[in-house]
Amino acid sequence: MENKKSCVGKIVKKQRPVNLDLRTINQPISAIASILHRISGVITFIAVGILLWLLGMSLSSQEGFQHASEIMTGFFAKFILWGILTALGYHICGGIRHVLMDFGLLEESLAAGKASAKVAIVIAVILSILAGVLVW
Ligand code: HEM
Repeated sequence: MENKKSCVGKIVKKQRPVNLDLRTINQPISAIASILHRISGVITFIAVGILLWLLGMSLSSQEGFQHASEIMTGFFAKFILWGILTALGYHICGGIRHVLMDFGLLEESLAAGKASAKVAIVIAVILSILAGVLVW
């Protein structure tokens, strides 16, 4: 039976934000930098397996090296490698930003957080372009 005396649920519902659709909320640059750091960390984690598999194949024998070289000539493989390097580049930029903040070397303000997020993203884009030049 419903407890008619309790109005807790109704009050909480009224106070809650109406829109929780992440696609329509305008995210600040620091939030974008943060989620990109997590995504790039996960991609880098998966990449360790792919790169170790490729390294293992290339070191197994002369034929293995030839096979690994052939795999890396394909557009899809190059695209994956470029993606891995881009993710790693961003993760390192974002990681250095985090370390600087943790050591108190960056000012603890909203403006500094936004500015450092922008700098990390711009450097990562430059590194991504350089990675593309390296891969192709
Ligand atoms: C094989 C290499 C690496 C892998 C697989 C990796 C993966 C990850 C993952 C999955 C996270 C968790 C992200 C989250 O939960 O939001 C993380 C966090 C972090 N990574 Fe990496 N990472 C690697 C290399 C690096 C490097 C080279 C740096 C330094 C420049 C770095 C700095 C950080 C920092 C500072 C955090 C914590 C960020 C926070 O406090 O939110 N990582 N990493």
